[in-house]
Amino acid sequence: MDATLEILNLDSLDENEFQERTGVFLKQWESRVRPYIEMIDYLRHIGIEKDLALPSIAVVGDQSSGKSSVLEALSGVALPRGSGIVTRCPLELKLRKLEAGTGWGAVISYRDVQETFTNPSQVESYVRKAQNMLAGDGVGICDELISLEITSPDVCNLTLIDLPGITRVPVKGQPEDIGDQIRRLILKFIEKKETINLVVVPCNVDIATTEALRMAQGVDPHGTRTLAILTKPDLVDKGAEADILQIMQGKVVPLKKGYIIVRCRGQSDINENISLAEATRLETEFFRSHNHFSYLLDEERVTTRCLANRLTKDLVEHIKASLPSLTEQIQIRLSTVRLELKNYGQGPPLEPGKKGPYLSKRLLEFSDQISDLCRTGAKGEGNLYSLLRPVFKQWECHLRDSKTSFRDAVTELTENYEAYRGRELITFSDYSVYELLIQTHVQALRLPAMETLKIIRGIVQNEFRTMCEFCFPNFPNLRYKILNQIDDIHSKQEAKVEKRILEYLSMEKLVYTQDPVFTQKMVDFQFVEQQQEYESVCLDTGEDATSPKNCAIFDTRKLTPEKFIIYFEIVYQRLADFLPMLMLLFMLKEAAVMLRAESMDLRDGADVVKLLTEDSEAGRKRAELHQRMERLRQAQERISINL
Ligand SMILES: Nc1nc2c(ncn2[C@@H]2O[C@H](COP(=O)(O)OP(=O)(O)OP(=O)(O)O)[C@@H](O)[C@H]2O)c(=O)[nH]1
Repeated sequence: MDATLEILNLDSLDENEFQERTGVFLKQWESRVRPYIEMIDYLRHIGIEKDLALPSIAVVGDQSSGKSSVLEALSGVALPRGSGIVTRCPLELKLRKLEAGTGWGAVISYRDVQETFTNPSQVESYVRKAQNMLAGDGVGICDELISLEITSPDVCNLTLIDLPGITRVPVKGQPEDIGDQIRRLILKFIEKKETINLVVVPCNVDIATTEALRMAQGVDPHGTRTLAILTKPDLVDKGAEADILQIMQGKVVPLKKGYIIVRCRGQSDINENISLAEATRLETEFFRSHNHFSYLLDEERVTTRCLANRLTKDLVEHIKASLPSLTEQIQIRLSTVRLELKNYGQGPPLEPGKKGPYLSKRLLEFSDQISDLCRTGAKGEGNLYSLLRPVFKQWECHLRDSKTSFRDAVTELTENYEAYRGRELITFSDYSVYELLIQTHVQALRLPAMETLKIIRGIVQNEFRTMCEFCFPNFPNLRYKILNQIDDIHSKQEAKVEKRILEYLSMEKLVYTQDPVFTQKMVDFQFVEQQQEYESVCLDTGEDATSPKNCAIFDTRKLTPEKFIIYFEIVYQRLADFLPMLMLLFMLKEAAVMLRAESMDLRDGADVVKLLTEDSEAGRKRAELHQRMERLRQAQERISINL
């Protein structure tokens, strides 16, 4: 056994010797114990218990067996106690010894609550409040942990978990299966091989029938991690002391770690306002003067002080023994995490310095995709141009309809020319009547043109958005920024196109084309056909097709209604091409260039960390795995110091 961990028989020393020996002893004790306790504290602090079980001590016992009284004696603070169910949630009691002269302090934590207080008499009310919040007012239980850390020069370095007492018969307000609920909760703690099970059994009951001991034996058949505490020795019936000694010798239920008897404050002590310090003195006195148990004092098998030393020693030994297995478990978990991370793919780098370049790379990839989309139209499924073409076709249909209605209007006008005729001489048509007709028809195209623009914007914007979702599926903040940029750019571009369309329609209302274009149009269209037809008619009738009279209709200098129909063909062709080209240029090509510039601006001065925050299940899982890996790595590093 480690010499510095030997338990001293302090009760046999006089006052001075006691002071001197305890001082030296405690220093040596502390220097040996503290690093292990601190290591476990550190591991607990970094949350390693989410990955593996840590060595700890769980206090179990039947209801009212005296668990809280034992903890109270060990910690020097009053915990909730009394008859009926008192402990209703697992309570992790962390005792941390401070230098002499420092004050008493406590921190209680549960769910997202954390409260600090400095008055030991408030412990009971804080624990009750926590239990009421977690398990509700009344007699229910809950398996959420309450953590109570006590720092004081008067406590030992220990962490213990107090568990609800085992009960068989539900009391009023408890569910029928309360016994099973409690047993399941206890089992969760005591079945871990990293846990030392502290089984509290009152001396005045039949130990062989104690459920808590039976449960501990079930999970630790060889009794290597079970230490039994016999409480209430003052309530042992006269003549039954010998039975207790039999138990202490392991003759009833053999346990490798054995038994310790403690005498805590009974209800009458509390009623008489006996303090915890006084109770400790009375306890030693009780055993010293006991007819049957006094020799156990010399053997260090009775009193709370002896229990504290024993527990610390056991815990430290237990921690030391667990180190190789902890290291092994960490290694196994680390390789599992690495494998899982590989399966979840590469996310953004964790190192702050690498985040900026990563963002640039992703933005560049995105704008390349947008450029490709504009150039080839190729998208995930299908092609962007196959979506745009029907819309432009629809625009062309509007133009065609307009052409037909224009032709009808010209015919109607020509047939009823007398009604429209002004002061012009016969055979001369009024140009302005026909010009107005063209202008009216051009003006009527404004609405379908704007509708076409809206649809085109919708399609292109939707494709840009889809590309953004595709490129940044896990980055909601980045997506939000870029989607806003897309919306802004398309709004600006739509306004530009709208302005140009209006300008263009105004230009068309000028009713103008270069003569050669018009002449060419006339030749291209029906005039050649008509002239041939006319010539053949003239041939049949013997008329001279080339005489000035008969040539009038083909004379480009003469104003005839047919020529307006030909002219509208030019308008039709110009608008049929120009508007789609305008929309493609501004809504697609130029918008892509603008988006590239604006999205790349996000690299500069933007909150890169925020932009690269992930939201998807994979991202969440990946972040969790990275945290886990970091935790395991830190744990491994810390454990290697103590190995
Ligand atoms: N006489 C005497 N009474 C004791 C001793 N230890 C505990 N008690 C009393 O036994 C009763 C139950 O003690 P608790 O510490 O509340 O028991 P518990 O096991 O924590 O109770 P639950 O959490 O409800 O299961 C209390 O009234 C204590 O004062 C002892 O050594 N002697």
